[in-house]
Amino acid sequence: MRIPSLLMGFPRYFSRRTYFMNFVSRADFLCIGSLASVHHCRTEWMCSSNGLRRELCQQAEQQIEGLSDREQRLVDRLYNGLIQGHRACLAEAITLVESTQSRKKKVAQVLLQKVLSYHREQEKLNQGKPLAFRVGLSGPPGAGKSTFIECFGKMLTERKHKVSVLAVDPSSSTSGGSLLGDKTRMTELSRDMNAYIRPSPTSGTLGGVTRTTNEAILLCEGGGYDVVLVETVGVGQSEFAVADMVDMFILLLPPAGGDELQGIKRGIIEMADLVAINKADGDLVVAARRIQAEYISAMKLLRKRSKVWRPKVMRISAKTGEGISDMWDKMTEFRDLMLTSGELIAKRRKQQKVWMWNLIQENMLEHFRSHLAVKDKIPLLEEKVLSGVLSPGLAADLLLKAFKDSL
Ligand SMILES: Nc1nc2c(ncn2[C@@H]2O[C@H](COP(=O)(O)OP(=O)(O)OP(=O)(O)O)[C@@H](O)[C@H]2O)c(=O)[nH]1
Repeated sequence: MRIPSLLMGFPRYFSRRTYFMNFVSRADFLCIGSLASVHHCRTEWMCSSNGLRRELCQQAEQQIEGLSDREQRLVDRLYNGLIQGHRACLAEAITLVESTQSRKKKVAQVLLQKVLSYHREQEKLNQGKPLAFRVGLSGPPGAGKSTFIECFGKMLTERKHKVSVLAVDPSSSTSGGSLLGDKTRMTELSRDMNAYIRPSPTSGTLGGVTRTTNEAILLCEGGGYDVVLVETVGVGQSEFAVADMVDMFILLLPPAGGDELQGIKRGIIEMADLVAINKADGDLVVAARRIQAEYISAMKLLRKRSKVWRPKVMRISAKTGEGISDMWDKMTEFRDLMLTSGELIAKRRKQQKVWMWNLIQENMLEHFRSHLAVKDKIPLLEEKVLSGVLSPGLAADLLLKAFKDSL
């Protein structure tokens, strides 16, 4: 990669610049908030790959140079604390990426870049293998997710793993949040020094929450957590969002069928790499066996998603701990097979692309809504659509035209 001569002339910034350029040249994906913004999408980027890289370097540079000394000190403190495994720094870093304040968002992106770069170095030392196993966990309310995480997490920390648990719950902005609930539900794990539990952000859209969860995953990995569990607390689309950000997606079901599982969307079963029928203890063992058999037959009919893995259906009891160790064995088998076949890396790459487009979509929409050319027209046109005076298509065309004409 060619180093822009402009950047070579400033020794004061050289180490930071070199670091950034190294990072940019090796990055498969750059996660810079402002890069996703339309303002920065210049057409000449597409003309040549060298030009594009140079431009990206400069953009990345601008990000770091734009920070005040105080902000830079904050980034350094959080970064150093994070990679040394300080939980307080990890918590503060996640709060920073969750911030909606534009200044803090910028600081968060610089921190994230540093963590990403560290990450890549560590992965290189690890022969290109991912540092952490990202696991998604979903299931209807009452399936026993928190009881499972408590039991599973404790088993892993006893085996010297470091576990972090992140929750995705866009509904928590309206329902008051899962914060208290999670804290009281996983009492022992939350006291474990090798575990870190982060409740869902208490506000935000699904897009916003998944963005910060994706970033929180990277921060947890930078903090040395080798198993990152992402739990969906909300129902609906959040399960799909989680399946899109993890290596392995697990569906936890109670030993019940039909009506009781109506909250579970059909499509989500197709996303599962492993279905765990929980509560297979006491009087519920028979029901658990029956449900397991039903799912085994149903899942045989599903489209094959991997060349090396067929989804498994297991019986476990989060209460007694039975089957949890076997389940971990299956999970590591999955990870190893996916890794050696190259499917895991391909999946992660695909997820990065999805993530990039989600960010663009989100930023573009925000930009559109707040743009002077359309901002005032939106309520008026919405009202006309609601009252049936205008068709949604025509209203959308009018707004898009006003937006395009202003560019
Ligand atoms: N018998 C039995 N009960 C269990 C098991 N796991 C969880 N439970 C019970 O099921 C109930 C729900 O468990 P939670 O862990 O709170 O379930 P959850 O999926 O986190 O539920 P939400 O908080 O509603 O999302 C509790 O009363 C648990 O004690 C199990 O393995 N066996």
